[in-house]
Amino acid sequence: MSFQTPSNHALELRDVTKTYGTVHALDRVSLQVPRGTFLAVMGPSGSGKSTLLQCAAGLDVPTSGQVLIGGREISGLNETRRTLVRRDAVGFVFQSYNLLPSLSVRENITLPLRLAGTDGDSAWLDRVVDRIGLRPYLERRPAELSGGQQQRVAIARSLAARPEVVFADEPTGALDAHTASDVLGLLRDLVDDFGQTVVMVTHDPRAAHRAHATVVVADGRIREYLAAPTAETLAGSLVGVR
Ligand SMILES: Nc1ncnc2c1ncn2[C@@H]1O[C@H](COP(=O)(O)OP(=O)(O)OP(=O)(O)O)[C@@H](O)[C@H]1O
Repeated sequence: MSFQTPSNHALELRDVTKTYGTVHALDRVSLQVPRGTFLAVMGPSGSGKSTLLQCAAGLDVPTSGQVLIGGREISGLNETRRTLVRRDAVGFVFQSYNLLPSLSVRENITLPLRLAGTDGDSAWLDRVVDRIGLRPYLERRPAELSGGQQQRVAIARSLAARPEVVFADEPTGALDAHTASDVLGLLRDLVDDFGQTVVMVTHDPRAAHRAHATVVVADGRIREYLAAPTAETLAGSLVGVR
C-alpha cells in the first residue's frame, strides 16, 4: 500500500499553509490519500491536526496551497461552492456523534440527504444500514441507544451521500476501549469492503494502528509517515515529537 502513487487520490494536499496571525498552524503540508485507504493523523496537542482536517474537508480555507477532493480543487472555491462539495463529497464523524435527539435513527441517517433535497440511493442506504447493523434500531431515538450504537448511526449518516472521503475527528474519544475497538473495526471494514476512504484524527496509538498508514504532525508539519504501524512504533514516534 503506497500513499505516494500519483493517481487515483481521494484527497490531496499540495503545499498547504494555514496561518493565524504569526502562528503557522500548517506549514507547507503535502499529502496524498489513495481511494479506498484509511489514514490516521496523529500528533501532540496544538500540532495542527484539527487545522489539517478542517482545511482538507473544506470547512476552512488554507492561507496558501491547494486541496483536492477526488481530483477537484476545493481550496479556491467560494463558501457556497465549498458547502456543496462538503455536502456531496465529504462525510464527517465526530467524537460527540452530533445526532439530533428528536429524530429517529432512520431520520438522522438520511437528514443530510433530505437537507440536500434528495432521497439518495435507497439500495446503497440499505447496504449501509445492514453492514453497520442498524436495521433493528431504525425507529429508535438516539437516547435509546448506547454510545457505540450512536456512533454507528453517525458513521451511517456520514456514508449516506456516498462521499469521496469520510473525515473522523477522535471518533472513539467518548467510548470505552471495547466499544472503541468495535467502532474502529467497523471503520476499517468500510474501507476494506466498500472501498471507502477514511481520514481520522486521533490521539490514540491503538486507534491509529487500525489504519493503513499514519502521518505524525508536529508544529504544523508532517514529521513522519508510517505505513502499517503497530501501536508500539506509533507510541515511539509520538514520544519523539513531543
Ligand atoms: N482559530 C484560530 N485562531 C488562532 N490560532 C489558532 C486557531 N485555530 C488553531 N490555532 C492555533 O493553531 C495551532 C494548531 O491548532 P490545532 O487545533 O490544529 O491543533 P491540534 O493538533 O488539533 O490540537 P489538539 O490535539 O489539542 O486538538 C495551535 O497553535 C493553535 O493555537
